[in-house]
Amino acid sequence: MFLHDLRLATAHALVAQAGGDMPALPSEPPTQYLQALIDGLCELSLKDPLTGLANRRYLYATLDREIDRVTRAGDSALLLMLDIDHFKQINDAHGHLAGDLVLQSVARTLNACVRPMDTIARYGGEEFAIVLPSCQANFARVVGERVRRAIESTPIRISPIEQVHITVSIGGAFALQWIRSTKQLWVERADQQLYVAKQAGRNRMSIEDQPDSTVSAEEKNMLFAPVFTPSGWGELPPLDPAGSVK
Ligand SMILES: Nc1nc2c(ncn2[C@@H]2O[C@H](COP(=O)(O)OP(=O)(O)OP(=O)(O)O)[C@@H](O)[C@H]2O)c(=O)[nH]1
Repeated sequence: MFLHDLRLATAHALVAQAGGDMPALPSEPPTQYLQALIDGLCELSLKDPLTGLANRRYLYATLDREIDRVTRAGDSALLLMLDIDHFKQINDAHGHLAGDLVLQSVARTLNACVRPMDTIARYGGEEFAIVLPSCQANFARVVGERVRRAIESTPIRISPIEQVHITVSIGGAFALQWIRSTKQLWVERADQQLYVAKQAGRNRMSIEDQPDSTVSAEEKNMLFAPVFTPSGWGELPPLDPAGSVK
């Protein structure tokens, strides 16, 4: 099989058009070229094209990874959901292109507000999500407020002679520690808080109190400690098919 037998033209054009670093199609050897093409396509499939932020697919992968970590290590992880207030009015008053400029400006502002380890995604439409690993409860309000203020105080130029000011409402929820939940439930809890912020008048945040872990300190220790069996400290005995310990 030769490289020119593969139908690569569309993939090549997509990655090149998105500004990907694509070498010219070589005759041989193809490995480096194919790797660049695969990397470019992976990046495209995880990015929101308008804002350059992570897309919903990437967000879901990040939430799964965080749930895994928080379940195993009991660390703290916060999800913030943000929605631009009265965004429809901007589209209606200034046009869809101005709306797009606003979305791009929000993306830039969010990028300046959080740590490199945090993930910012466009969840859809005018809704954004930020995943903050290792975010303690007392830091949640600080970072939420920082984001809210940064958006409020950043004027957005939508034409050479016009600029607009916007605000966002923010909802936040922590991942459940030591308990395996789902990304859908986590997003739903943050979305409920976002709804609370909208109902309370917008341009504000509402963050769920970190749920109390139902696992006691003693039980947490047991998750990592060796197990005591009748023959001493060691592995758990195997289960019999009926499910009882032999
Ligand atoms: N310009 C632009 N507009 C979008 C895009 N995606 C969604 N929208 C618009 O976002 C608007 C969302 O409006 P609503 O859901 O009514 O919410 P809102 O006006 O922000 O009101 P609240 O959220 O209640 O404060 C709609 O007008 C959509 O057309 C996009 O990619 N670009």
